[in-house]
Order: sequence, then structure tokens, then C-alpha cells
Amino acid sequence: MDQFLDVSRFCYMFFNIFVVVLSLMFLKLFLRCCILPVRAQKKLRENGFVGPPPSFPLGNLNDMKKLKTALVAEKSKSSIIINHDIHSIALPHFALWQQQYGKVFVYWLGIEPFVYVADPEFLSVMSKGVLGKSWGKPNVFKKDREPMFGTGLVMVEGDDWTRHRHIITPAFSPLNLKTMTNMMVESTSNMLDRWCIQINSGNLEFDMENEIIGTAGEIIAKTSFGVRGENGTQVLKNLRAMQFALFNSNRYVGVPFSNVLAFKQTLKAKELGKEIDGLLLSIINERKRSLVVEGDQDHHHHDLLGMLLKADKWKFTATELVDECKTFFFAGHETTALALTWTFMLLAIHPEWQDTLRDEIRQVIGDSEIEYNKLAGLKKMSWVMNEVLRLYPPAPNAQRQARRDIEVNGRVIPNGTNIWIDVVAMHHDAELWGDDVNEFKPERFDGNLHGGCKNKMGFMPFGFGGRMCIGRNLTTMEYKIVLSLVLSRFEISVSPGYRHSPKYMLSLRPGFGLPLIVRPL
Ligand code: HEM
Repeated sequence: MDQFLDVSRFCYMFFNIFVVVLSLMFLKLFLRCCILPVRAQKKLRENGFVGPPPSFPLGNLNDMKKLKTALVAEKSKSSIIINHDIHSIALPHFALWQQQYGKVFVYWLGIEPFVYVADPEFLSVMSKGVLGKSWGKPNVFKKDREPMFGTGLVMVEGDDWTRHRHIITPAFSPLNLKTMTNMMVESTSNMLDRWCIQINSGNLEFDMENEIIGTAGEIIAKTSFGVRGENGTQVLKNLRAMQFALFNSNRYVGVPFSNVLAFKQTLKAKELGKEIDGLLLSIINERKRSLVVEGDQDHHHHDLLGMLLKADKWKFTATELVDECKTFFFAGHETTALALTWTFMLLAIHPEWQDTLRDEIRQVIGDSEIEYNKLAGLKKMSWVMNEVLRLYPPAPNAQRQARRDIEVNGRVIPNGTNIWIDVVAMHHDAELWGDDVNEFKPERFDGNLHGGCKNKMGFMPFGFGGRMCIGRNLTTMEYKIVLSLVLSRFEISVSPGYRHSPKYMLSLRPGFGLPLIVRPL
């Protein structure tokens, strides 16, 4: 009998604990999904931040989807015409809301509030001096992109960010970049030799986006962690597959339990992430061993990983090194490839600029091998690069999250609020650039780093402040090498099959690829 009483008392206690835990979980969920968003909305409204009304639990995600579908259907009728006024094509919801609410307004991804900013003045005030340190990266994206970036430089914050940036910066020094010239020339030459074989077989049409993405992927994997042998190829394959798994279909970022909705994708990305980490770890351990054996005599690994290992005396843990390798790949490969892809589209419709650049390449490089030191002399090519990054920025937005209440121009942005900086909108704003804002005019950058933009924060293809892109010199180098090699051997024109439809898919890319006609000179 006593035993029975003990068991029933235990069950009763267990049941009570279970009910309390369940209630606490429910309370937490209720607080996170209902109370906090309502309070944030009230506070934002009190501070003058208004925008399209959100609904629970999707926020404005449905409106975004509907506007995108409707406006894209309308615009696609004229997609044969190449129009650089792309804001309303790529980001129709923002273009419409901007007309209704101005250049700073609030919208919602699920239960996450985002202050939209397309006003460089607002941006410069919010990122000035100590205020700049009060911003982090949105937690909602950190979670979503964890398999890609882990705790790499793109995502870390505070003292950790200072330490990572301090260790990594020297790896991108001109002296180190110089040693990567041959890797870039080699991968590009291989691509061009393949083009020759295809052209000789009578097929002059290439999907330039595919071609360049493949080569840029190879280059970044070589320059980041030395893609060699089977391990390297497998890492490259898995990295691409992971990106595809994470971003191929619509994800409900900010919506409670969105991971459950995209369960299969999330699981696949996690599995691939684990496999990539294992492969990278074996590459890193192998390098460490060879460094111990060869010491500073290791001349074989002129890549970022090799440089970090040599310079760093292993201040990074192995996990941190793995995350940095992944970060270099994801932050650097598609962005550079898209800068080149859009350049080929613009040069294909502006043959006069192909000729101008060819003349410059002849003068600066001549018939000799490409040397790093000569690249700075390709000045007009720098104007073209800037103009392409202005019209078609591969990183079309930047995001931040307030780590405390932050006052900007007398308005408080509550702690936890996310910021969405619309780079495309600022790069296409006639009030900042003038009436020719949507024309391809590389000469606007002649002697002017900001292309004549009325506010220098209005031109930010590589971000802003202390978190400005660490890879921008590497990108410029790769851009100039690839473009010089291509233009020295080929002329390009647009294929009749090209449909102009810039699409926002994390980066800004051609919606239907970039078919171009390539002819040997
Ligand atoms: C055209 C090419 C590129 C573009 C348009 C680009 C754009 C950007 C932008 C806009 C940011 C700032 C993001 C933010 O503020 O949240 C950034 C940061 C970063 N980029 Fe790039 N990037 C390019 C190439 C590269 C390359 C080649 C690498 C590396 C190999 C790289 C590595 C990084 C890293 C690690 C960060 C984070 C820096 C930090 O937070 O301290 N990027 N990039």
C-alpha cells in the first residue's frame, strides 16, 4: 500500500513539474511571438517609424510575395529591352513601400521588425562614432546562415570581431595577394581554352553566368584554402550544394518554427555543413603538419589559409579556421562572379567600352604575362567595375540589429530592432546621382571615388564603416585579371535569347542566366 502511495505521489509530482514546464514554455512562446512584437511595434510607431501593416505570423512576407509576383509579371513583358532602372524589378515591394512611406520605414519578416533604410544621411548618423559599435548582425540571419558562415568574420561581433579582423587583415595585404596572381591566371586560362574548343565546334553561345561562377568558385577555393586533390574538389561540390539547399526555395525567415517548415532543407544543409567541416579540418590539420615539418620554407600554399596559419601562430582554433575558410568562400565567390557577370552583360551592349578597355590593356599590360603590380594601372577598368557595382550591386543590401536602444536624429530605434539597408535603392536614386542615374557611364568615376554621388554613403557596394568588405582588393585583382584575359582574346555580344530580369536571391543575379555570343578576336 505504502509503495503504491509512493508511486502515485511521484507520478503526481512528475505531472505537476510537466505542467509547470509546459506552461513556462508556452508563456515564453507567447511572450516571444505576441507580447514582444506588439511592444516593439508600439515603440517604433511612437518614434515615427511606420510602414505597411503586418499580420501574424508572417508579418509582411505575404505582401512581399504578392507584389513580387504581380509586378514581375507586368515587367517581364518588356524584358527584351535592357533597362537599368532595376529597383522596381528586383525589389518591387520596397519600391512601392518607398513611394508610400519614404526612404525610412518599418516592415516585418514574420515577428521580426526591420527598419528599412534607403537614406544615406540616416545611415551616416546611425553608424557614426560610438553609435557604430551598438549594432550587431541580426540574430535571425545568424541562425539561418549558421552552416555557411558559422562564427566566421561575417557573423562575429564585439571583441571577437576585433580579434578576427585583426588576425585576418594582413592575409589580404598586397604582398600576399600578389602571390595569388598565378592561381587566378591559371583558372581563367583553363576556362578560355574550354571556350576555344566549344567555339571551334561551331557553338558561339555561352551562359556567361555559369561559366564565371564555376571559375570564380575554383579561384576562391584555391585562394582561400588551396583546393587540391580529391578533398578540395569534394569541399567545393559540397559548399555549392549547401548554398543550394539553403537558398533555392522560399524560406520563411523570422516566422516562428520556420525551421520546421523547411525541415528537409535545414537538415540537408546541416548534414552537408558537417561533412564540409570534416573535409576542411583534414586540410587544415595536413597544413599544420606540413608547416611544422617545412617551417617557413613552405612555398606551396600561397592561399589565405596558409597565410593565416603562418602569420597567426595558430591564434585561431581549428573550428574558427574552418569557419573562416567557409566564410571566404561564401562571401567571396558569388559576389565576385556576379560583378564579372554583370560586367559582361554591360560590355556586350556597350562595345565601345570593350574597345576602350582593350586599348588600356594593350597599353598597360601589352603582350607580357599579367603582373600584379601592373593591375593598378588599369584605371578605366576600375571605373567600369565601380559603375557595374553601382548599377548591379552583387551584395544588394546590408543588415544590422540594434544591441541597445539607439537614438538617430531624435528617434529611438528599440533594442533588438533589425535594420535593412537597401543598397540597390540608394545606387538608383536620382536625387543622389542626377537624371542620368540609370545610364551606364563609367566616366562618372574618373577622379571621383564616389562617382559624383551627393552623399558618399550613397555608394556602398562593399558595405560601410569598420565592417567594410575585407576582400575588396582580392576581388578587384581577380576582376581585372579575368577581364583582361577575356577581352584580350574575345569580343562579346548579347545573344537574342537574353531576357533582362535582375532577380534578388540573397545576391542580385540574372533571372534567366546570361547567354552571350563569344567570338575570337
Ligand atoms: C564584388 C565582390 C564583393 C562584394 C560586392 C562584397 C560585398 C561585401 C559587403 C557589402 C560586405 C559588408 C557586409 C555587411 O556590412 O554586413 C562584405 C563583407 C565581407 N566580405 Fe565581401 N564582397 C565581395 C568580395 C569578397 C571577397 C572576395 C571576400 C573574401 C575572399 C569577401 C569577404 C568578406 C568578409 C569576410 C566580410 C565581412 C567583413 C567584416 O564583417 O568584418 N568579400 N562584403
